[in-house]
Amino acid sequence: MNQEMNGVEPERIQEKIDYVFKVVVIGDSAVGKTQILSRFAKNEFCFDSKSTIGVEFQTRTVTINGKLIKAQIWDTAGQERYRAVTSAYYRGALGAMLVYDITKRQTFDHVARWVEELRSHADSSIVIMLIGNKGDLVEQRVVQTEDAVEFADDQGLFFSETSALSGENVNSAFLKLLEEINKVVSKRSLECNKNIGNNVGTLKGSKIDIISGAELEISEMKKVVPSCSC
Ligand SMILES: Nc1nc2c(ncn2[C@@H]2O[C@H](COP(=O)(O)OP(=O)(O)OP(=O)(O)O)[C@@H](O)[C@H]2O)c(=O)[nH]1
Repeated sequence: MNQEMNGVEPERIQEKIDYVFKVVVIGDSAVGKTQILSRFAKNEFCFDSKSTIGVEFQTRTVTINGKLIKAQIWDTAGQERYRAVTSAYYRGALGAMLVYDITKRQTFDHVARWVEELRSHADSSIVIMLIGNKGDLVEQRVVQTEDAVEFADDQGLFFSETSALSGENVNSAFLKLLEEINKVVSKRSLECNKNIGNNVGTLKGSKIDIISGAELEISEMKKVVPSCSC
């Protein structure tokens, strides 16, 4: 159950949601993308999880800086042949969790390629969190934290090490990502408000819901400013 709903009744939540943020989870196959998402969305871990086929998403609603935010988190297979992608998957994404496995060097070596894919398909302001998962497998670690920190600094990514199995840092990593997205969106909203106020008198002062681009959510929003590219 969503712990951060702060006592809002479930049936009232939808109409109270301020923003829907689309987040994508990417990274090589078997690094733990699906399990990280399940841990965050449902606080669950499944020991016999199968490789993802196609695209799935889960949601969780949290409060960030007084705003009720629905995180809509998309998961797809890391394996090339199962990937249903790429432009559609990234369209409207405001954040990305880029996951590697601290016990598999190759999954870290491929991170640069995933960053490139993000840079070429996603919005340029997308917030990226690099995640070293399976932190519980201490004895099998082959990717050192310092190497990942250096890479993240170089590329302007946020970074965290998690364990979907124990749950360590999973919440905090997602919340940090959502907080950073909220900063970007709030800034953009202010700029748009200013421009809209200047250009369209009737919209001046009205509340703006910046939508993630996920078509599923559009009917649920009261007011939509389709793509705020100002
Ligand atoms: N020890 C440990 N195992 C994990 C952790 N996270 C995931 N796993 C295991 O790693 C395997 C792959 O996990 P998934 O979540 O299915 O990986 P994925 O990245 O979604 O894989 P694809 O769908 O193929 O892209 C499963 O056997 C999980 O049980 C973790 O934090 N610790």
